Amino acid sequence: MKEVKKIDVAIGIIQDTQKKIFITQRHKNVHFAGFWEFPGGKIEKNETPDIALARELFEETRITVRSASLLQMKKEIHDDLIICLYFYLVEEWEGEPCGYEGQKGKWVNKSELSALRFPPANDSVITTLLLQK
Ligand SMILES: Nc1nc2c([nH]c(=O)n2[C@@H]2O[C@H](COP(=O)(O)OP(=O)(O)OP(=O)(O)O)[C@@H](O)[C@H]2O)c(=O)[nH]1
Ligand SMILES: [Mg+2]
Repeated sequence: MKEVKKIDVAIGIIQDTQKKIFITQRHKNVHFAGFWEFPGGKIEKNETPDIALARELFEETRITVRSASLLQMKKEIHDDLIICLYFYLVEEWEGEPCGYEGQKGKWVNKSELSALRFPPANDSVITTLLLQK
């Protein structure tokens, strides 16, 4: 029987009081190269999703998360791989986010999200964001 691999990913939607969101661009030579994404990454063994979120956002954008709430979960089932994405809304943090690993980063209005290229797994969370006030 084929072995099924499972990856859990913690993702932060960093939203300021003006409802602007900080996004980063994926590096060349990786899966979905050049696509925009919300900062985040794989949850390690023995980590909870929110601990992984804080670690990834510090590593990738240098912010310290003060408060985050789970907005949506998305499970993607591929042939022999299950990817589970935990999308958090991050509205309180310390520091000014940047693309600390050399990735391009920018603040965008929510309404701009649908015109940018994100991985298809982000479609439903982007719809949720657009429906929020
Ligand atoms: N960070 C992030 N990953 C996403 C998003 N949407 C989405 O499908 N993913 C997928 O989640 C998976 C893991 O994310 P990642 O590549 O950021 O993982 P990571 O930071 O741990 O990278 P690394 O393995 O190079 O250390 C990738 O397959 C990526 O395509 C998103 O908005 N943000
Ligand atoms: Mg990452």
